[in-house]
Amino acid sequence: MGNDGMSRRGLLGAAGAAGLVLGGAGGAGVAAAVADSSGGGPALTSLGSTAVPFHGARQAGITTPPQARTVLAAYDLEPGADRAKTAALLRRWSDAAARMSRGGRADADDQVALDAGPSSLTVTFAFGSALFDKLGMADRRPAALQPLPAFPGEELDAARSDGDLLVQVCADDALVGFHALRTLHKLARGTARPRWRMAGFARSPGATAAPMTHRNLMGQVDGTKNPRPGDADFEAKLFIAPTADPVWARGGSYVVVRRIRMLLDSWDGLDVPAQERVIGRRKDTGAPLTGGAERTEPDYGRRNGDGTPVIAANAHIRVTAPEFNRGAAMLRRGYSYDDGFRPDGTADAGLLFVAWQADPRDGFVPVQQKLARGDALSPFIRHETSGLFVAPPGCAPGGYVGQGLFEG
Ligand SMILES: C=CC1=C(C)c2cc3[nH]c(cc4nc(cc5[nH]c(cc1n2)c(C)c5CCC(=O)O)C(CCC(=O)O)=C4C)c(C)c3C=C
Ligand SMILES: [Fe+2]
Repeated sequence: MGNDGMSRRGLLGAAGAAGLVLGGAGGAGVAAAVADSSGGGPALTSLGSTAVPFHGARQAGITTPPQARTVLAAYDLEPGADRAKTAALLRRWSDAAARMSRGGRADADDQVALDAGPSSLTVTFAFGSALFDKLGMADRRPAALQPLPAFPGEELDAARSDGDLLVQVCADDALVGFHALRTLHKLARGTARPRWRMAGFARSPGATAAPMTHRNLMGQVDGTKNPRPGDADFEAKLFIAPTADPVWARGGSYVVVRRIRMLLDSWDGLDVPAQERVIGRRKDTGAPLTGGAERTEPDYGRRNGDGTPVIAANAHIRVTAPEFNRGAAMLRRGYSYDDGFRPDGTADAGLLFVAWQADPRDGFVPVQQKLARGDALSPFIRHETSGLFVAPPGCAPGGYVGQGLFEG
């Protein structure tokens, strides 16, 4: 293992010169930008030098404002991996993630990200249901971590679904993200082997005149009605309750990962008004079809002159809104993906849907059941992969993610 003191570009040595503290989304999302005063070259931009702390009560990468890139990877335990080996892997992974998140080096030889700062790197770890069986810990599996039910219309690829361990790497720089996952990958050898990997992207910081809500590959403003840190029940919607069982999972969160291909040629065949009726929002501003701006509340009761609802009965926002789903809510933190062309020449592109919630039985599951039954968007998308994982709470320096499960 390398020496954390050998930080990239002397970045950590300059931590005392920290200037800017960016407003994060929740405890783990507070990021600090540090200036390079090593004299070894021009200072990093604030983009490169921004660091998101790995340690904390919550894991980073959940409420952290989305970075420009993600790499999601699932691993399965090797046949001989027992509890001790798995716990040791999580300690190695946590140590490496903490170092890299600070801009330090987690390995001696890999210089892929040598010139870059931490670039808001976050690494988030989560466990799949099968891990508990393989380790003889079925009695410690949370009741909510059941395989997701089959949904009408999905065409799932089992090889790219599920997994014992999920690693979510996010960063504002693709090289930093690659290096982080490559480092974790090497540390897994002998204990876990890769099952699947998916890469995604969002808008790069600075690409728009002002920060704005993400736009997906269908061109829609996507993410408007996510739970927000200021909401009274923000924590309760996202994080496992402090009274829930098992104790080790308290303060953690469940994440649903679905690779959803967009049928872009069919979508492009609709004119813009028709596309807007599918969602229930304007394509240019993201405002609801009942008027106002992006953040204006939709008026679901408003009707056209002919008596039909302005926001159609099967419009995506009406079908998914918490007010029509017994309050079911989730934090959607997805990324676009572009994997080239399919054999028939159509785009292999869409949404890496990543949704965090306190309990999938009150979040993703009922909403997806309803969507699959009659959503106007469903004819234009295909769910191709699926996974449900539980992310343990965060850890303090010296500890590791999942310690409560293995040592509690
Ligand atoms: C099961 C949950 C959901 C899936 C799957 C899903 C897929 C999906 N969504 C879009 C585009 C948009 N979704 C929007 C809102 C929205 N979507 C969900 C849930 C799922 N979406 C929720 C809970 C909401 C918020 C509802 C509300 O309270 O109004 C929007 C509107 C803008 C926004 O609020 O984000 C868009 C656009 C795509 C393209 C997609 C699959 C590829
Ligand atoms: Fe949606």
